[in-house]
Amino acid sequence: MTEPQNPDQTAAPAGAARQTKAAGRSAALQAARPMIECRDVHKYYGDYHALRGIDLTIRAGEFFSLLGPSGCGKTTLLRVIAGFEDISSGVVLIDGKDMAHVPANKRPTNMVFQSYAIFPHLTVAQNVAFGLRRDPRKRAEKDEAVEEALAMVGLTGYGARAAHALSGGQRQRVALARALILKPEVLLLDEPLSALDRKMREQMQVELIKLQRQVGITFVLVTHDQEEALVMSDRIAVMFEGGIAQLDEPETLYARPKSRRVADFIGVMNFLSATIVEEQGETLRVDVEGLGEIDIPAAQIATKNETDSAPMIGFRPEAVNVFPEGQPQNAPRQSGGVIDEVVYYGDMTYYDVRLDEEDGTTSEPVRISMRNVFGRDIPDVGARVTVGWSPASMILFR
Ligand SMILES: Nc1ncnc2c1ncn2[C@@H]1O[C@H](COP(=O)(O)OP(=O)(O)OP(=O)(O)O)[C@@H](O)[C@H]1O
Repeated sequence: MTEPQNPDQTAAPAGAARQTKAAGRSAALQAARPMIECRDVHKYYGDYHALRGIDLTIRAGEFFSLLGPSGCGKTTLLRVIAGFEDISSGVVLIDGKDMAHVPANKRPTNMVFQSYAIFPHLTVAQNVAFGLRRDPRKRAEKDEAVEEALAMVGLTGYGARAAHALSGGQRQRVALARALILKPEVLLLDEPLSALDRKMREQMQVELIKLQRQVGITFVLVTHDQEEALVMSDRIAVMFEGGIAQLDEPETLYARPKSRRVADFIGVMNFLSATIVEEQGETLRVDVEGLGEIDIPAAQIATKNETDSAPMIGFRPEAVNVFPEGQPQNAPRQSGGVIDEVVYYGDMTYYDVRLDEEDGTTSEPVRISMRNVFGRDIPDVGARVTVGWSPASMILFR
């Protein structure tokens, strides 16, 4: 017998993940039938209001993520969908059917947990077959189903192995195979990768995307890891305190956060205080510390600014460039500043820059990221620099 390939080492690098986003996928998903619908779902644990009016529709075949900080209610929502928790009010529909009196084991869902929950004293095949223990099919048919499920997760040839001898990544694959063998309509994944080290997690992210595309069923993932959600999901619901703050595709969430809190939670965003100078129809003219006056069109205005009542301008670290002072650069607008901190990451460098203000003071440091290029000098702390930027990459939080 040939030694099976180690599936931990066959995955593509995580960077390839976004490439699996097939053209037209988002339009196809929009046309797909609703698989999970929550209508004004509330959940109380005693006096504690854990879900506060959840409204969402997850479409058939979608890879959907619930993202938010610890305690925001994402696991509660997943358990509500699975039928492990009753709701206090509202409606949950799965594939068009009201789930009010449908117990967990009668729902077309299956759950994969953070802890692998596999039986170490059983073989890989026995673990996977566990999902079929109530299945009336003949042994040979079940063995075939086990082989099929193992092939799906890249574990062909691993059936006879003892489960305790597997790596973390392989155990999670066994847990996935055990869930998939039941052919659920919806797979619910509660932080399935959080116990893995970073490299393995990135590999498994790509594997999970491929698997989801291959089997075509709806995946609902709970994660507190924004990068994981951005890489894997067709759409993401960002949750805070039992409510959905924004539900969008990853690109929209990152480029057009609707509130300052979402912007803060997803990646890094710089904030500079702004004063509204003039309203010209839909466009606002603002005066921004360190940047001067900018015209902001309606599309770049976020209406919610929960953490501060004063208007703020936000931009991503990669939306601006930093160069040694006097070096010509190709940017619509330029501001002067001084380097406060340099953080070197190999492929890129983060610069914290204080921007010059008209009154001779400087702004709070803003974080700017630049991809490193061989032969280009990295300015030192204290160096005078020119920051090149464009009004098009600025968002106003009112
Ligand atoms: N069985 C329970 N009884 C009482 N309170 C609960 C129960 N389960 C969860 N909670 C509370 O409800 C809130 C939401 O919990 P939930 O587990 O859904 O959060 P989460 O976003 O998944 O967080 P984490 O990532 O830490 O698991 C928390 O404040 C939690 O303490």
